[in-house]
Amino acid sequence: MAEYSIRDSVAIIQLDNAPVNALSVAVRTGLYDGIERAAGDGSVKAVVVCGKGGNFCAGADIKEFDEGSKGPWITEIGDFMDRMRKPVVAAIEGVALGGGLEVALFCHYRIAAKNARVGQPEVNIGLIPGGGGTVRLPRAAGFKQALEMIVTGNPVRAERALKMGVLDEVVSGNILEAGIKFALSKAHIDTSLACLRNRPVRMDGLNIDTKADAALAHVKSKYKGFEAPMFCVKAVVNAARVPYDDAIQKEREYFFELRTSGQSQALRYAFFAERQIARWGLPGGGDYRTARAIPVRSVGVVGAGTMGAGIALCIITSGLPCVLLEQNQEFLEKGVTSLRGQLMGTVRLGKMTAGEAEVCLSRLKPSTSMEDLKHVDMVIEAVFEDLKLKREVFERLDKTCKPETILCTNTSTLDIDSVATATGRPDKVVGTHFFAPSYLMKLLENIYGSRTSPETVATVMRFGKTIRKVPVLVGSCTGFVANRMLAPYTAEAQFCVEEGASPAQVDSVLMDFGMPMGTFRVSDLSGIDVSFSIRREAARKLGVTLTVDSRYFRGQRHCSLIERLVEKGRLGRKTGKGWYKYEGPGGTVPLEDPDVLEIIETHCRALGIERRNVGSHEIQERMQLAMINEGFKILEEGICTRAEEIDVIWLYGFGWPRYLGGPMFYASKLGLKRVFEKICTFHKRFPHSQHWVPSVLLGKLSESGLPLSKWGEAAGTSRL
Ligand SMILES: CCCCCCCCCCCCC[C@H](O)CC(=O)SCCNC(=O)CCNC(=O)[C@H](O)C(C)(C)COP(=O)(O)OP(=O)(O)OC[C@H]1O[C@@H](n2cnc3c(N)ncnc32)[C@H](O)[C@@H]1OP(=O)(O)O
Ligand SMILES: NC(=O)c1ccc[n+]([C@@H]2O[C@H](COP(=O)([O-])OP(=O)(O)OC[C@H]3O[C@@H](n4cnc5c(N)ncnc54)[C@H](O)[C@@H]3O)[C@@H](O)[C@H]2O)c1
Repeated sequence: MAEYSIRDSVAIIQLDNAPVNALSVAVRTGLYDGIERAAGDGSVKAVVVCGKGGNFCAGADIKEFDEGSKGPWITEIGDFMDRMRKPVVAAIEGVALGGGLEVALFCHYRIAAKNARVGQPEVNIGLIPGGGGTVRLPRAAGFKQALEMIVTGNPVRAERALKMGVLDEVVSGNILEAGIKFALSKAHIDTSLACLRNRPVRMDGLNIDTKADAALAHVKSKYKGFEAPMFCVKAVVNAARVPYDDAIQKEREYFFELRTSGQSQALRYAFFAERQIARWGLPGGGDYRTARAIPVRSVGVVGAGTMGAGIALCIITSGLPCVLLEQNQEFLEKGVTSLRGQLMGTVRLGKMTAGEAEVCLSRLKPSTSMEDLKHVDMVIEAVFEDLKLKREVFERLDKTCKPETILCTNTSTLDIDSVATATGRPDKVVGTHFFAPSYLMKLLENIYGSRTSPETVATVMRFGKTIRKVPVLVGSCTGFVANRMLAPYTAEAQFCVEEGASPAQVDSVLMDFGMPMGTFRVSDLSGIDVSFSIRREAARKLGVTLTVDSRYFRGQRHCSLIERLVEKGRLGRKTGKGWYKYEGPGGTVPLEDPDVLEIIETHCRALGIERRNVGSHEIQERMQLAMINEGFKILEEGICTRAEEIDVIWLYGFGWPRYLGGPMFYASKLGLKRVFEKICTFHKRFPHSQHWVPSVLLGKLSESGLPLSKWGEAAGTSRL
């Protein structure tokens, strides 16, 4: 709704829809009624539109997009304001985003508090501004700057918006008082002079024809696969070419076309999924509503290798002090050099100044003495993936650190309890699984053990946000969620290669789908020997040796091409050859290698595998459905609380195309019944792959016709 009041002959319309005053039907109706009332009230000289609770308005209520909506459209309210002879002033604090900024652009004047941010982020949810933003922002900020704001969706701060011409004044102190004062000072000025409708689009010397083509080409390559950025360009270009009302009409057509598109639905789903993941719960009770995080003022990292150095860098660049511990001086120096190198990389990219980098480094305390961890609030262990070693480290940490310290492990495979039981504080032990490269990858998979306390979980969830990661809580199981789902995905890629596809064909199928990299390129990048060691270690634990002369391992289909490549010294990029070959020292461009194809064919002949033409559609289906089936098993086992957690893991851990929502959302769009039937078909065709055993939950959903959002009903469980 919108509250109406009058002070000093100024009508005040306060948008009121906590927490961000989204433009629900009630808010739009309240705004329209308020404007009408002020226009008709002879005692009112001017109008101030403001927001309640610290924000102006975050735009349309995104939840209403799926419902359809009644109530006035923003441009209807705007058209009324355009005809008003009393000045309307937007008094902005907090955010004015999307439809919120559009409301402000319909006002005759805009003033803002120093803390304010304004922007048109619609593109992030697969839309264009639909309330006049593509038509009015270029009239205020000029074509170039408006286009940038609309295409990137990035908000700008008040001071910059003032320079751009979006704002008329930036004020300190009470925004409403300033708004009233400003409005009264404009009460005698002809409002038509301040009306953006009456101004042309500011081109600042640019030629619209050449600029339009260049902008389209740039956006097409930069936002590969995304539809909305192209529509943003088309709408802004159109606004520069045609009269105001025609441009508004075209904008609305584009907006409605995009609103029902698959991409916008997926991006809106992703928007809410990212917020849902904060609502965690533990099977034994305790959740985000009741658990209190303990303050983390300092952190220790044990192990300064590939992961530890990057984790320490995340910590010091977030403003927290960090003790980085190694087993000896040599490894410590190596780790610090790596950390420095990564930090200087960010300076070279212009993301930080050299001075800021030095400040970050001053927060780092390299050490070889565990005593230095005595007083830290949290420790993240990142030593070798060896249970015996990790237990020793945890036993020592337990003895050295203060009793409140939370002990985290960055293990990628070990059960959290197996580490926690080495300590006398299993309630304070938790998994914090970073992804490589740990400084850059946004996902933080937090894993609770059977005795991890709600406070410990609350602490690592908050810590994840502090270090600018996306923390998702999951239960403990082999591979946790990310790697557990990755296993059948990569297994199917290798089976497809055995059956006749080439690594390059598989990779191009994945990249055409929208993944940032194909699985074989990733394998070459991270090192084939890494997967080799993990497999050998897993086999060793089972007391068996992996062989290359069988298609099966313990009754399960198994592909030993990795072993064949390692035998030939093809370890990936670092040796200049792996699944691909790379030319020159440090070569990064993957080239198809006839030698690899020969290795594959020899391997298949030896095992009696008949090769055939494996189509792109089959590759995509097998890789994705195998992984999706695993996702449903994860849900039915209660490892995750909701499908959104799995989707966010794939968005931030593996770069799943955001415009497809995530694998679980994607499955729901394909149709759960269809997905289940396909998986059953693959199960019949490939009986020796455990990952094709259909998920019971998926079967129930398929049978009941319930949507993915109701999976808890089908499973008969709900933790939150
Ligand atoms: C027949 C057709 C029907 C069409 C519907 C009718 C619409 C009519 C409107 C007229 C046309 C408008 C056209 C306009 O151009 C389109 C838009 O405005 S689209 C929306 C654009 N705005 C955004 O994308 C803003 C998104 N929000 C944010 O960026 C951030 O939330 C924030 C505002 C910067 C705040 O960030 P934080 O402080 O970190 O807080 P959270 O992000 O956790 O948010 C808190 C809480 O608020 C919910 N929320 C935020 N924004 C919206 C929103 N626009 N609509 C609904 N809900 C919103 C968010 O989900 C959180 O709640 P939770 O999910 O945790 O319950
Ligand atoms: N590399 C990855 O892609 C990746 C991704 C996610 C998780 N992980 C996990 O992160 C952990 C570390 O992996 P990594 O790749 O960084 O390994 P790494 O071999 O690069 O680094 C491990 C470091 O730990 C140090 N170390 C060993 N014992 C120590 C001790 N007692 N005290 C202090 N330091 C000690 C070693 O000297 C080495 O520098 C493992 O558990 C691994 O499974 C790795």
